[in-house]
Amino acid sequence: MAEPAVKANELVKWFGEGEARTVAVRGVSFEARFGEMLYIVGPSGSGKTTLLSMISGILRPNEGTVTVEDQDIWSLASDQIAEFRLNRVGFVFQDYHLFPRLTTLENVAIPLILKKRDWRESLNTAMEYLEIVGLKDRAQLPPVKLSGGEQQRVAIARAIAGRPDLLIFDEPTASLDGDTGRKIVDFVKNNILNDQRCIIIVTHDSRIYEYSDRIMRMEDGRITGVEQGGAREE
Ligand SMILES: Nc1ncnc2c1ncn2[C@@H]1O[C@H](COP(=O)(O)OP(=O)(O)OP(=O)(O)O)[C@@H](O)[C@H]1O
Repeated sequence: MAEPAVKANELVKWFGEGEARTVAVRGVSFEARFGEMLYIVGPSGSGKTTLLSMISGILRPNEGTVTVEDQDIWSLASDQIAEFRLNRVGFVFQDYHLFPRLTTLENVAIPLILKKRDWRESLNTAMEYLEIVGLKDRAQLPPVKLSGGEQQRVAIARAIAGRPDLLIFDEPTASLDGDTGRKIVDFVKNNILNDQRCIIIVTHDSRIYEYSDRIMRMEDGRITGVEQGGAREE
């Protein structure tokens, strides 16, 4: 049995106060292991994005702890949390989070440049990842010139270019056609996932369920079940 990469313990998150309070996550505990693709599924508003944000160092929980490889991340100082996000986590969000004033290539190179790698080497590596997601010919364009699906592929290239050990994807294939979505997840599964990495994917896209190792279901801020995914044995 692989070691856990992420341990969430009794996480609670609410937004607003008094009558306006919404409790998004109501005491969630789970483990995600190295070497697995864990999917989190559930209806809209069930707390999936809020949970991802807490385990990836973006959103501080009101209660509970998140341990990533024996490090209680929310006990760290804020600059250490920022460092954790930069060095250990790759993100792909529903709305891409690309920088509009940078080229597509520079967007993919950002995590490498922030890690103080050489500028030219970063751009070369970024180009390799753009090629992998089929967008080498868009390298010099700003993201606004790309379709939604293409922007999502840029976000995926950026997340994997830094080769982080924890990859967090929030609806990564929502605006991709079936073939492109499967191709990208297939690539991530076969080339990025390894025994030192853990990939957590929130998705409604049943076309990519076959790549999951486990599927965790959420409803109304709680986990309602965990089942084996559709991943085929090697
Ligand atoms: N910043 C916020 N301020 C107020 N309420 C919020 C905020 N973020 C989330 N919520 C509320 O928390 C609940 C859970 O939202 P969350 O986005 O985590 O769900 P989700 O399962 O990811 O939904 P979706 O599948 O639509 O992305 C919802 O009721 C949502 O309205």
